Amino acid sequence: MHQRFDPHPDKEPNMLKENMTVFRRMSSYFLKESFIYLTRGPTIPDWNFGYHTLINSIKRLMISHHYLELPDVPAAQLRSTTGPKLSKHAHIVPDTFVQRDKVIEFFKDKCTMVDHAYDKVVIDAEYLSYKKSHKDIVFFVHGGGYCTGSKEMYRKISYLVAKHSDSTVYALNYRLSPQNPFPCGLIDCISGYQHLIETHDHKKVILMGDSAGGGMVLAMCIALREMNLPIPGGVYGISPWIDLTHWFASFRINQKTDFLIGDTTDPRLQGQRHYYTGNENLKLGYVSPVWEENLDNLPPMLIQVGGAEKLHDENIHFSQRLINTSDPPQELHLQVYESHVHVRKIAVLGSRAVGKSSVTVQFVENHFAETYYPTIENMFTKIVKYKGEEFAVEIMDTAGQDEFSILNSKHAIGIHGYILVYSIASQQSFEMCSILRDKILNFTGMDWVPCVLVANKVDLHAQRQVTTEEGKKKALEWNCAFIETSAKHNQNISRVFDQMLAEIEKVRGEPQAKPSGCVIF
Ligand SMILES: Nc1nc2c(ncn2[C@@H]2O[C@H](COP(=O)(O)OP(=O)(O)OP(=O)(O)O)[C@@H](O)[C@H]2O)c(=O)[nH]1
Repeated sequence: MHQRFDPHPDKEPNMLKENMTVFRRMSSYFLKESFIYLTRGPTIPDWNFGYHTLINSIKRLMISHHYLELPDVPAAQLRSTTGPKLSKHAHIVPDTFVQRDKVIEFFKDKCTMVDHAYDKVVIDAEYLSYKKSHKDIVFFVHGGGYCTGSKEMYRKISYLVAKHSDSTVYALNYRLSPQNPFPCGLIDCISGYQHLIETHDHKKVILMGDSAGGGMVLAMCIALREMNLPIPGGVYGISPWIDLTHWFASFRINQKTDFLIGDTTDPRLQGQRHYYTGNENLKLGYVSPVWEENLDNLPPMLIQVGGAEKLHDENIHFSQRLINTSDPPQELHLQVYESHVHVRKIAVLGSRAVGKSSVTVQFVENHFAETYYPTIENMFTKIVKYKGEEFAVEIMDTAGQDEFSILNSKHAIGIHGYILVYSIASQQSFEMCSILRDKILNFTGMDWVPCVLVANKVDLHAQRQVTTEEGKKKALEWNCAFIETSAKHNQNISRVFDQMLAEIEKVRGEPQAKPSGCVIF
């Protein structure tokens, strides 16, 4: 006998009572946020009253749930067992399936398996269509940070997807964490897909998901490819959560504008990703697709993300990597709904003691220190206005490199631009810049990256070993900007960062050579 998967293992929640609690809370948050809007204005200038109060009220609600103790989490999962009322034209056909052994076997060698991953459970699934059923199927995977949500809760969305895409939506209740951590949910989704393609042409199936559901469908594609199973006809990710390490800058910088929680500096807010899995799995492609090394042979994709979202950068980076793989998707559409603050992440690299920290500190904090303290690694943030647009610039000041140091992946992944610094008083530090640039190109697989070559310590005239012409010539060869600076005398320091933004914006302005069919908006 197989065990049936019950989304409410302990007790069926009283939905009316739960909904009333949420309604009461939301009303009080709404009033508070209306007051804030009227007295202090919106969080960012282009948000209107409705958007400001909605986003911030949701954020308050999510924070209140996040501070719950672990045993209270299931009760707060907001699972609706009945689902919203649908139009009389909507048809729901229930279905069930049992997990497949092959999927469990596959994950056994790939990650740390929790006991529940071996459970053979019966999963509830359903087909939802508008008026009549179709051959085209959208396999919809709901979001909710892998620990909340259900197909019932998302029925209204499934219904709209079915209606507007003229297809049938297939949805299932995959197991949720913390009771059933990774890879339980992924095993359920892949088994659900296998179950689906027993009766449907896999090329007619589109995987679709929002947030964690978006991350799940991309993780599914990677696993399906590894398992040599038929790949779906396409993938549609709405703000997919594809980096559970929270590495990318927008995760911190867009804290103010996004209701998603999980601030890396606050251990109490780390919960969601750790409900799903432990640190040892966070960088697996099946958990964080953005860290997957092999992105070849994935299906055509549409990815949508907002400019003020925490998940913005990981999706930009993922898309950039996708188009640079040896076998990119036939089509890739990245749609960014720009908002206000733009994030640019910059790495400052160069030999030891050339003045990387001094240039950065002079720019961010407006002072200069004569004493030399070798840097391990430092992060600085500053809001910079460039051509009328505001940019949150995140600057990574790195430890001095030599030709034997290995380029850290952190200095190449998710970086928008590089400042390569040498000292005019050191020929060796000038040569080091070429070595570093080669390493960056190698690591990123690009033949050009936004770069500014900085000749620092120009106040040390008497000790000059590298001429201005040599620096200019190198920059011309690399098609990048070149500036001579003195961090000591604050000479040309802000120009370095202006030039860096200009180089980064070049990428936005000029279309790069891309495989046919790839479009970046
Ligand atoms: N004369 C002069 N000295 C500078 C200038 N910039 C930095 N220095 C000095 O050079 C030394 C090294 O500066 P840092 O900024 O720590 O150099 P760094 O490249 O960050 O060093 P690491 O982190 O060890 O790689 C310090 O003693 C600074 O005071 C400059 O423009 N002119």
